[in-house]
Formats: sequence, C-alpha cells, structure tokens
Amino acid sequence: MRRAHTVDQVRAAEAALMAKLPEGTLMQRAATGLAVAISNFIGFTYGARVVLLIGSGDNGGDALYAGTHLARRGAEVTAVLLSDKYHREGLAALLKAGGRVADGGGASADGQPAAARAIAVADVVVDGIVGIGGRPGLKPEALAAVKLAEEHQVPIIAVDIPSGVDVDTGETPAEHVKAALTVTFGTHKICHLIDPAAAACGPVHLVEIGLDLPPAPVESLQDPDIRALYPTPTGESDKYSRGVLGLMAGSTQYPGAAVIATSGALAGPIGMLRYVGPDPVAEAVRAQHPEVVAGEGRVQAWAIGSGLGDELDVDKIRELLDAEEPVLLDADGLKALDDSGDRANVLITPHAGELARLLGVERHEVEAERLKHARQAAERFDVTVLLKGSTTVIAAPDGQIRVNTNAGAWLATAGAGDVLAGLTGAFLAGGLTPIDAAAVGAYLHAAAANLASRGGPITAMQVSAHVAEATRQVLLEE
Ligand SMILES: NC(=O)C1=CN([C@@H]2O[C@H](COP(=O)(O)OP(=O)(O)OC[C@H]3O[C@@H](n4cnc5c(N)ncnc54)[C@H](O)[C@@H]3O)[C@@H](O)[C@H]2O)[C@@H](O)CC1
Ligand SMILES: Nc1ncnc2c1ncn2[C@@H]1O[C@H](COP(=O)(O)OP(=O)(O)O)[C@@H](O)[C@H]1O
Ligand SMILES: [K+]
Repeated sequence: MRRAHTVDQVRAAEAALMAKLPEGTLMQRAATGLAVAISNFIGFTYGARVVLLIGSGDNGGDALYAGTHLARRGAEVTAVLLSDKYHREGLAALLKAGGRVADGGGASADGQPAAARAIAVADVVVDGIVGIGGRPGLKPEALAAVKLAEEHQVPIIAVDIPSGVDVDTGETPAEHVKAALTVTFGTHKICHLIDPAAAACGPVHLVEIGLDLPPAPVESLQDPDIRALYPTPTGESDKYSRGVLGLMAGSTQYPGAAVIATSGALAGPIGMLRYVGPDPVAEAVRAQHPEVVAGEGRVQAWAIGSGLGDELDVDKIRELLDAEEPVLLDADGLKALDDSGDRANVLITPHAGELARLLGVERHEVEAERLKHARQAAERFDVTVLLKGSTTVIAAPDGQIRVNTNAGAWLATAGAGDVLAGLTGAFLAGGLTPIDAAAVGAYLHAAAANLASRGGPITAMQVSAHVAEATRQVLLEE
C-alpha cells in the first residue's frame, strides 16, 4: 500500500519525532537519502555537476546538506540562492565541503550570470525551492532558473515535491517544476498521487525517516493489497457462490459495448454472467461469449450503462439502484442517477466529461481539480465515485480516497471504459465493497493494459484478453 498524508499530518508526526531526537537528525536522514538518490540518478558522483536551487525553508536545507554529501565525494556542487533567507548552517556545511555559491545577478567573465552558466552545463538541477510549506506557483527568480534548466534539457530532481504544485490537492493552478525524479521523506504527499501534480513528479522515491503517522486519507493499492482482496475461489465454491453479475450494456446503436463489457466481466472473479438487452445485441454477445446466459435472473450485482446510448430505461435503472444488490453505473447509465435514496451500494465510473455533467461544471474544471470533484460527487450522490483518467481517483461517501496510478497512456482507447465497467462490476458481484471493487478493478485493468501494450498500441478487447494473465501474476507473486 502506498499511503499519502496531508501536510498537517506530516508536520504533526515530524514534531512528535523531533521532540525525541537530537536537533537536525530528521533533516540529516532526509539529506542522506536525497544524496544517494541523486547519485544513483546521475550514475556517478565524482566530477558530477550539481546545481541546487535554494528557497527560504527547510526544503532548501535538505538540498544543501545533500549537496554537502555529494561535494565531499567529489561532485562540483553549486548553490543558487533564490532568497535572502536560506538555511545558514546548510550553506556553511556545503561551503566547507568545497561547494560554492553562484550569484544570480553578477556577470562573470563571459558576461553570463554565474548561476545561469552553472545551470546550463549541469548534470542535474536539484529543486530545493519549496517543500510542504510551499504555496502554488514559482516566484520570478525561481521560474527563470527552472526555465533555464528546461531549455538546456537538464533533468530536475525535486526535493519532497515539485515546487509550485498544490501539495494537499494535486492541483497545479500556476507555474511549477516538472521533475524527472521526486525524492520524498517519511510518507507520500497527496500531490504525488493525484494528477495533474502527480504527472509533474516523475517517479517518486520514498526515503524513510521514522515518522509515526496516523491513518492515511489517500491510499494507492499495490500487488499484495490486490492479492489480499481478490475473491479467490475455494474448494467449496460453485458458480453461484462465486457471484453472478447482471450486465445491462450495449444497444442496437452500440452493440460493441455489450461485447466488450462482457469480455471485461468474464475476466473477473464471477462464476456466471447474465446479459440483459435487446435480442440482436444478446445474439452478438453470445456469438463472442457462448458462456453468457441471456435474460434476467438472480444476480449478486449489476453493471449498467456502457453503450446504452439513447436506449435508456431510466425507470428500470432507478428500480435497480433502489434494490439491495450493488450496482455499478457507467457512461449513459449515469443519466439515471439522481441524488435521492440510499446509494451506499452504488459505484459510478464516469470520465471527467461525465462527472462534469453530473455536477453541472465544465470538463476542464474536473480535470484541474480531480480530487475535489470526485469527493463532491461522492458526497452529493452518496455513491462511490471512480473517476477515470491518467490516474484514477476513487472517492467513497465516507471520505476515503484511493488512487490508481499504474495505467499507461495506451489505455486511453475506445472501449477501455467498457472493459473496466464489466471487470469492476464482476468484483462487486464477487462480494467486494464498492471502494475495494473499484480499486481492484482499476488496478487489474491497468496491469492488463500494460501487459498487452508493452509500449505499443492496444485495443479494448486486447486489454480484457490480458486480465487473466495480469491476475495470475498478482495472485502467484510472493
Ligand atoms: N516535515 C518533515 O517531516 C520534514 C521536513 N523536511 C523538509 O522540510 C520541508 C518543509 O520545510 P519548511 O516548513 O521550512 O517549508 P518550505 O521549505 O516548503 O518553505 C516554506 C517557505 O517558503 C516560502 N514560500 C511558500 N511558498 C512559496 C513559493 N511559492 N515561492 C517561494 N517561496 C515560497 C514561505 O514563505 C516559507 O517561508 C519539507 O518539504 C522537507 O523538504 C525534511 O528536512 C525532513 C523532515
Ligand atoms: N492518459 C491516460 N493514461 C492512462 N489511462 C487512461 C488515460 N486516459 C484514459 N485512461 C483510462 O482509459 C479508460 C478509458 O475509459 P473511457 O473514457 O470510459 O473510454 P470509453 O468510453 O471509450 O471506453 C479508463 O479506464 C481510463 O482511466
Ligand atoms: K521542492
């Protein structure tokens, strides 16, 4: 499990730990881990050219002490001070180890400010501008230094967070660093998991510093968590006890959606699938998937909505929403959602455009503030929300958040959402709660896509065809 905590939680845990340790211990732990990560990233230390962008807080202190370690091992370390306020002891240590300070203003022999020259030829720039104390955006001097690194294609390693992003929401309302690697301390922060900020982090490397943390408001499940949650059949299982899913998807307008959602559902943990829809569509489904039973009957959960188009029986869907069995509501089916009734067993799977319509806002607003809007919808409709996109945000009505970050961009292909609806519906039918079904479904969907893609284009049917192998890898790995 990857866990992300809020800034306030991190600060409280840090204060509790600092009270027990000699002064400066935590920063030394952070800086040592950071120095190792920088060395590993560059691939060598002796002679490496490292520029540190130093802001006014402890984030700059981390960078200065990491630079000190590197300078002691023969790196050419240059600090660029972006503010009159900076970590004095950190800079003194760096200078003592042979590092230097480059002035942003004063021109050197070739007429360029020394800072600009150092950045242009650096192997790596370290972003110690701001950490968890930062507000979104970059001040002009910081922005200029960051732009220069980008212009010269010098990779930036972010200390704790890419400066300029909103740490607790993952929003990026202003200019920010785009890191090749982020080295964080103690726990993940929310911006490491939620787009668009997550995309600005690059890979995130966590350095343990010994914080004792409360339960995390945002979690991201990994292989062992999926293994623990998966409803694996036992010797006692039969096709009914494994779960039967009712699927209401596809239409004469979009028959393919029914076939694709079926392929997703059959790749899940269920023992049987009942398809409910127009006869010609049911025929198409059975032609591809002869194991499917057509027509209504007893089910443990419903997946409703993918590709229904205009052929939407709103009354019927509302009846099922009001019934006891859990319901996954996707795509066109979302038009039947209203904010009345007990919906604790309902999971909705909108993309940003569909969530925008539900909330009466613009799509770009949802994309910019994904966490906020997923939470809002969960609260307002009393449902669990799985918001699709490059990172999938799952919000439960009780405030729990899960994020799935393992999807590659090749998954953005027509019909991939239908596969997800079928597959995730199958986990509801297999007995998982809406939030667990959503997390396991999204994870295995993305893992299957990665297996199918291996860096190249894929179709939705190829995604479902790889779910079994992705599942096997997760279940058998130890
Ligand atoms: N909290 C922890 O558990 C630990 C924190 N450490 C480091 O300390 C950092 C937090 O240090 P601080 O609390 O000093 O905060 P920061 O280093 O994030 O700096 C905050 C300062 O920057 C200024 N500032 C805010 N937004 C700005 C912006 N957009 N542009 C320019 N200046 C801005 C503020 O006025 C404030 O003085 C962490 O991110 C981490 O790097 C580590 O040393 C180890 C442990
Ligand atoms: N940039 C991206 N990177 C990774 N996954 C993505 C990206 N964009 C979309 N996805 C995923 O691809 C799927 C697309 O679903 P959806 O938008 O419903 O498409 P469709 O309706 O064509 O099936 C979802 O699982 C979504 O999370
Ligand atoms: K930073």
